[in-house]
Amino acid sequence: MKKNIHVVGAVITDGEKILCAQRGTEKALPKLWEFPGGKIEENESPQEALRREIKEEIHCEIEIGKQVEHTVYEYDFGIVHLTTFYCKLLEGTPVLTEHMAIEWLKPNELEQVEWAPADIPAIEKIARTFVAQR
Ligand SMILES: Nc1nc2c([nH]c(=O)n2[C@H]2C[C@H](O)[C@@H](COP(=O)(O)OP(=O)(O)OP(=O)(O)O)O2)c(=O)[nH]1
Repeated sequence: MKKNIHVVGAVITDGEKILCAQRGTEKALPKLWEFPGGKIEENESPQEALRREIKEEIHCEIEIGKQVEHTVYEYDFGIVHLTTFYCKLLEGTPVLTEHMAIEWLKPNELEQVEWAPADIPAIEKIARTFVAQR
């Protein structure tokens, strides 16, 4: 049976822009785009996991807001349960550690990069939400 992998992702916004990250070539899902974040460890809440991962990965402190989306996607290596949250930066400037690129994209640019499949529902929702706010 495939393993269940519980993952959190931060949709960090600054005005109209959204922080997006490209996975490295050595990893599963090479070069695909995702939201910074990672696996929830035992005894951690999703928010605690997200705060820890963001500190480790991009060296920033965040404020975590509303949930964007929850998606379950079956990859060949396991079943990813991805929960994304809108976040704001409280402290720090994002730096590259694990990713091959990080970029602030506008809502209409989100669909121009190739996302990890589990992220597609969140991307569609974010794009719709930003258009509706205009
Ligand atoms: N952080 C993050 N992971 C995502 C997203 N979408 C998605 O399918 N994933 C997958 C990729 C990974 O299999 C898993 C996240 O775990 P991770 O970031 O700790 O795993 P990883 O593959 O980079 O590293 P490893 O520790 O397994 O070697 O969830 C997303 O938007 N953000």
